[in-house]
Amino acid sequence: MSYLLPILLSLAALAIGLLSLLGVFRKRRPNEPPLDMGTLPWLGHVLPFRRNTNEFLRAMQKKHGDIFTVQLGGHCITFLMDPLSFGSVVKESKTNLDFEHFAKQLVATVFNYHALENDNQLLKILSNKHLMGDGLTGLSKSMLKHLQNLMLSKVGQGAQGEWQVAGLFEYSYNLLFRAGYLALFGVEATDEQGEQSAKEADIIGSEELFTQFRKYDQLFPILAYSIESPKQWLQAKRLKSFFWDLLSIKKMYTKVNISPWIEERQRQMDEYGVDHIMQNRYMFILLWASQGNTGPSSFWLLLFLLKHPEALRAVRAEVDQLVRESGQEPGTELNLGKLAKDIQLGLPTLDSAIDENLRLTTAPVLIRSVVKAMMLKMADGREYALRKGDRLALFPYLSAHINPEIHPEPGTFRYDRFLNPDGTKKTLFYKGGQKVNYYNMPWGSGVSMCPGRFFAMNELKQFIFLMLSLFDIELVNPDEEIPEIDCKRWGFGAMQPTREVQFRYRFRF
Ligand code: HEM
Repeated sequence: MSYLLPILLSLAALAIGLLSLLGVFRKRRPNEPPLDMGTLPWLGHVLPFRRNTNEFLRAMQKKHGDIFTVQLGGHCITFLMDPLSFGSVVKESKTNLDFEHFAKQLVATVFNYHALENDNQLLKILSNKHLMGDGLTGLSKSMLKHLQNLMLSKVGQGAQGEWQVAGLFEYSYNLLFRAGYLALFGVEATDEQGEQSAKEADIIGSEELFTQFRKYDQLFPILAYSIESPKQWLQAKRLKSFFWDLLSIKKMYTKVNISPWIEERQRQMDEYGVDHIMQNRYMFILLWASQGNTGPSSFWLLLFLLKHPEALRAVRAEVDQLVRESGQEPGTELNLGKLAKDIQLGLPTLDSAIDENLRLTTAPVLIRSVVKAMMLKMADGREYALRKGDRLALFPYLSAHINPEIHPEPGTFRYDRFLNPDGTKKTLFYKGGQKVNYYNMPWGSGVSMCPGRFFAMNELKQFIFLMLSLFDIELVNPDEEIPEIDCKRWGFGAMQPTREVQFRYRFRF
């Protein structure tokens, strides 16, 4: 009997260890936020969270208030839902709340990329240099040129005056993706076949890339949650190999007009001794980050404008005025010349319409790792203890974007919501009489704020500018409803629709 005792004790210790790993013993401690572990050990609430993040968090907020901790797939995550308190997360030092830890895990899971210690910092330096301010001018010109070329190539020959029918989501995403890719990752060099053949190779190559990208795009939420079936795992593997090869450094050396953002990043990686296999994988991450959101956003933007004639009229008037100021006539083929800069700096009504569009259709979950035990101070003075090893998350879509206390009639697209009567950008918003600093957060905030946001705004402006300058556009069914948001993508940036919407367009001239 005596020899059984140590075995039984070891088994009991093992069982306790396992149960504790499954979160069974976790209890709320004094000063901690309300704790809701869910009924399933380890999984906790992951199923309803994944089914519809927005509805799940709404229900939890109703039950627990503005801060609560839930168990999701082995992690305890505290959600802070009070937008007035976001500053204490966004501005908290990296030694308490860290963004990189989670981001590195995600890129390892989804892209098989193992990050360098200072990757984030290196990218930030280059993004500040090449995706903002003066550094953006060259890239914007290139983007505008590619957008126009692709738009014209889509219409084809001899089709002037004829209506073309297309799916708005496919059309917009395809254009933004391909033009963005060519502007950032470069174009084929002209060989003995001449310039025309290089241009055609870019048109065909970027189309194929988009087709494959959409397949990965559809798998992305499944891969991020690591819930892919063996078949999906194999498909993702095949697709990754395709992108790693197509974006490989070897192939990059054969391209020209690569943007300095990409080119310098590649040189940096060489200097840090990163091997080409990892560099190829990193290039796919940059393609993903730069092209996965702008296309879907452009779809919603054009759809909202088409559904709101007063908004379309106001934006069209602004676009036409800009064209006239450049010495040209609206409704004629445009010499783009210095228009790239004018589009970037002008068009405040369109700026507001874009902010409004992003408010309604961009819904990232922003995550930080709690590096050491700390107290989180809320705007109303309450303080909550956070445990080391947990995560802290914000979901600004529910807390701020569609909060009726901040944005009246939050479900309605109001193109001038972010515009002051004098035409300047409106930045003053209130909740219960208090000024809200975080009233619209499509780009995230703080250390992890999207470094491509100025370029992305510009891409969206160029898209609308060209569509309205070049074409008459209308919905095939004028009574078309705005499609629902695809619930599976809550938390992943720009949302996608559950179905396609048909539209038609023809040259204005
Ligand atoms: C409408 C378009 C876009 C939206 C809504 C968007 C939104 C976001 C969001 C929410 C994040 C994560 C923030 C966080 O986790 O805290 C992010 C990260 C990022 N975005 Fe964007 N983005 C857009 C376009 C772009 C473009 C055009 C580029 C590049 C040219 C870009 C490059 C990046 C990169 C590199 C990161 C990762 C930053 C890091 O790890 O520190 N994005 N973006």
